[in-house]
Amino acid sequence: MSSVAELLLATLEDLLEVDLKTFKWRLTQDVLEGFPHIPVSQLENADRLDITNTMVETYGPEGAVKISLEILRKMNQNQLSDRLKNQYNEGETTEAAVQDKLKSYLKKKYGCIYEGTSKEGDFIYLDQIYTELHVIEGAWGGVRDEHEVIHLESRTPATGETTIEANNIFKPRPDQKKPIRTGLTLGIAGVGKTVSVQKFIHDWAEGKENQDIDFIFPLPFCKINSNIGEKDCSLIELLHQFFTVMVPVKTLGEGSKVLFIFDGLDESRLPLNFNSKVLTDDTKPASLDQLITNLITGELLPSALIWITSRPAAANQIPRQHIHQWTEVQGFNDQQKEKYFTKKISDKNLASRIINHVKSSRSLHIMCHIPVFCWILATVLEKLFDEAGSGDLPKTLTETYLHFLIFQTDRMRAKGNSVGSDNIVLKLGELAFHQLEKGYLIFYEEDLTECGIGVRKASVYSGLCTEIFKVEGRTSQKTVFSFVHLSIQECLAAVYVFLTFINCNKNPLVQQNSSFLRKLRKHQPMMNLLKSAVDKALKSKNGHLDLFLRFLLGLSLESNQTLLQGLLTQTGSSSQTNEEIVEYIKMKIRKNPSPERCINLFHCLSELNDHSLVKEIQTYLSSGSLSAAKLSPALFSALVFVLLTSEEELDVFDLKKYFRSEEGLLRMLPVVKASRTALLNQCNLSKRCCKALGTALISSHLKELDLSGNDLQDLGVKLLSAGLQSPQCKLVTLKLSGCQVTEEGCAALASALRSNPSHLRELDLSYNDPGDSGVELLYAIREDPHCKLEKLNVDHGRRCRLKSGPQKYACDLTLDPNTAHRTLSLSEENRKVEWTWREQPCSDHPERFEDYEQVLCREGLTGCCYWEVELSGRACIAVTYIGISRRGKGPDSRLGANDKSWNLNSFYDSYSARHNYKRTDIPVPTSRSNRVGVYLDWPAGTLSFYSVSSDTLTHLHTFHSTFTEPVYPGFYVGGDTGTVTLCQVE
Ligand SMILES: Nc1ncnc2c1ncn2[C@@H]1O[C@H](COP(=O)(O)OP(=O)(O)OP(=O)(O)O)[C@@H](O)[C@H]1O
Repeated sequence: MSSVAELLLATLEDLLEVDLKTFKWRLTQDVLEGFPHIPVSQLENADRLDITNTMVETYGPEGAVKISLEILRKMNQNQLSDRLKNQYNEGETTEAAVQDKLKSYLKKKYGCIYEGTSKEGDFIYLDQIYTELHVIEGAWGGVRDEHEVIHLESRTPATGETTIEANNIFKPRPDQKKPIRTGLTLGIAGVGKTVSVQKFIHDWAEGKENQDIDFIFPLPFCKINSNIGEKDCSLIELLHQFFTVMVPVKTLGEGSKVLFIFDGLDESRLPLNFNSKVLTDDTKPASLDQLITNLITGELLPSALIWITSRPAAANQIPRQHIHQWTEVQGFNDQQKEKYFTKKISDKNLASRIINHVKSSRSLHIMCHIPVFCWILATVLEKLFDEAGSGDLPKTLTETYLHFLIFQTDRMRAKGNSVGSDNIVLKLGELAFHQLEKGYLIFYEEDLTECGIGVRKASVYSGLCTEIFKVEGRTSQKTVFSFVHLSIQECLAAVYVFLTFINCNKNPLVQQNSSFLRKLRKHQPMMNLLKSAVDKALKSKNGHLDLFLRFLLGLSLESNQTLLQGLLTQTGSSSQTNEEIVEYIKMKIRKNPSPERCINLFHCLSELNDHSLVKEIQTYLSSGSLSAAKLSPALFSALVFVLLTSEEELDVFDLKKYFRSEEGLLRMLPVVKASRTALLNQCNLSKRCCKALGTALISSHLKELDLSGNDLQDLGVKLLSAGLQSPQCKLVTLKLSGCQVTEEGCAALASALRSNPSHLRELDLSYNDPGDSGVELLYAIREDPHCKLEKLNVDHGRRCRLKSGPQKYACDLTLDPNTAHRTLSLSEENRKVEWTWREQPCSDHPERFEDYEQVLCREGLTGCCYWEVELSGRACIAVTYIGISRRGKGPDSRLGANDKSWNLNSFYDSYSARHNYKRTDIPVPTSRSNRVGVYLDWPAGTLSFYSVSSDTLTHLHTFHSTFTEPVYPGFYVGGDTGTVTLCQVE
């Protein structure tokens, strides 16, 4: 079947030259209402093919046919006109024709973005403003399924994640084993999910991308919500309702490749019951919920592709087994932020001033990774830079949005609309709040009227609230409204709640008190309002009040209230209220709500400028409430965002206070980069993270990096050295103690220091196995006059340092005969002690244990140390401060019975641990062995005991303490058969 263009061309070819001239002339006139004429210049030298193309481009395929028919009618070319009409009607029902029509409909619909700012009803071409976004492919967190593991493997080691272009979401990848049917894209509010979807659709409709897909059906949740409660319909009827061009299609069947896009799951009001009745026929009526869930599960149209987007808090409405691919829109990276401002602001000079301003404020710069914030900020700064002496520029989320509201109300005022007495901000706020409470983002004329807003005036508010589309529901034709962006609705709702409370002493968040009760409780404290908002937001399942809460708390700060002057009759907060609400939020965090809710509460603390925020996050994470593996990339981004925008100094970043994992480190790299000292020691890191760390060394201000106690090996050190060798790396101290480094790693470090000799002053390579040649290489570098290296530590180098786990810290111990009780006999060069019946001939020594059968080692230990002992009979293994008493039968001189010593008691087939007389019984492991390993991490304050059998360590017990002086290993060796032997660990 011919395309529309072919039909038109065939018609024009049948016109005589003289008739063609008339046809052309008619095209330059107003032929049909609603269709523009074509300028004469465009048709001057046009041949038949040019005319065809120009008509299709100007009017679209359908319009071009309409115009042609009209002109032919006027020219009395009835035969040609009938033929075109018949052929067109025949062809209209073919799949190609329907696809053409769908494409031209979507091209028009998705080609523009509504920004409603500078001019009324301002639509901007998508291509004019669209800036590439950072989208990653990643896991959802929690238990990983087989599919996710595949993706994890494909992650680049540099960032731990794979970047993906939105247009490629459904394109097969080289490592992919199964086709991707259902994709879920997560992202925080305003990060660009809808715009990504829009770009995907537009590029398809323009014929640029994903042309293997035959039909795309965008069904945003906010739009299909309006069908809830209507009578059952089939999937095909639903499509006919939303896409009238689909009417000729009676079923989709299996023949064509179809993509359904469900944008904004967080806006869904459907119950989404995945156990609903199975539906396999697209012509069979069912409830809306059934249609959607069966599409997602693949019961209905199994070969259709499904793309869902959601804010993270609402994503768990879909069971994970139905999702084949997770992606996350992370917003703009640093270059993309600049690109956005350059594209958005036409005045290049102003754009670069704005970019410089954004770069000068850490929190603004970080927040600009969210596109909607960039847009609001660009609008606000454009205006403020324009006004001479504009005063302080906004720095926080609430401040920026309030400036935006003020800017919009000023615009309304300028148009002669009353903003004060008739208070439009309050009216719009009321509308925003009532709709948000119900979870509605789209509303009708009657909703506006209810809040005292006349529809006629709606265009006046086009910067804030806008009419967006007309056809709605299958039974009604209604005008539908929404706010320009959901975040603006959330901000206006908060302003309304706040103003109503301050000006009228009413709390819209709780059931209305009767006016009598209200009078009785005049002047309720602000704290009541804020508490009720926190409680209500925490109760929401999909987090629909999260951003609203942040705005409301932001408004409780006096500094932000000054921006609302003119709307407020008094200010409404005191520093006491702030302290109280901060404490209330912290109490809620400790009650351990879901990670999503919790991170929003951190955001709230940040909005309240709370200075203990970082500590609060550390306490929350180190309590083990949340492991790095359970936190989704989206939540990690949110956490990093909170940390980076916090008011607190991030000078020292200690990973142990958050997580001890590689996943944790890779996700928190932006925080590492923002710090001067990064303590990453003993965090279970491997060579996998070294490439990313090497890159971070070049692009950060890090001065000290401690990676001690991680099994990085030579390969890890080489990857790290790649960053170290760059002159941009300004690292002063590098600690790689106990990292399994050999001569090869030392050579890489030496070569890096030769390339970049002027910064590093301290290098700790103790507890590795550098060998003589490795040590020589590094000493030779230190002798180089250009090299600034002052402190080089290669102590305790041994082969056993290449082991993983605590055994790498093996140390040599010897018993001190001067401390041994008289019944203890030492042998094997003071490495063995046994109990004897007969007292040993020995001198009186002040350090000798007089009353308990105990002995100490000579070595006082600090740092990380590991030793093993072979026990038989009754014996205890302990560590003690040197000051333990040596006389008397009391607890002061008994190992484990006082606050100076910690011990593990081994008594035939039982174990117990004791410190300061507190006893913990320890279950005996199934593979009981007489060998016990002891690992002391003195700086971290841990002392661990293990049962050792054929090189395998089974954990018995760990003491947690704060050691304040060196500790000495010691033993109790009891009656009859007690023996302890210090073993060689290699
Ligand atoms: N890639 C982009 N290029 C330019 N501007 C963008 C881009 N992405 C988003 N924006 C701007 O940010 C605004 C918000 O983006 P969008 O609606 O896509 O966010 P969202 O993630 O869907 O948010 P929500 O979860 O709140 O619905 C857009 O209206 C647009 O002004």
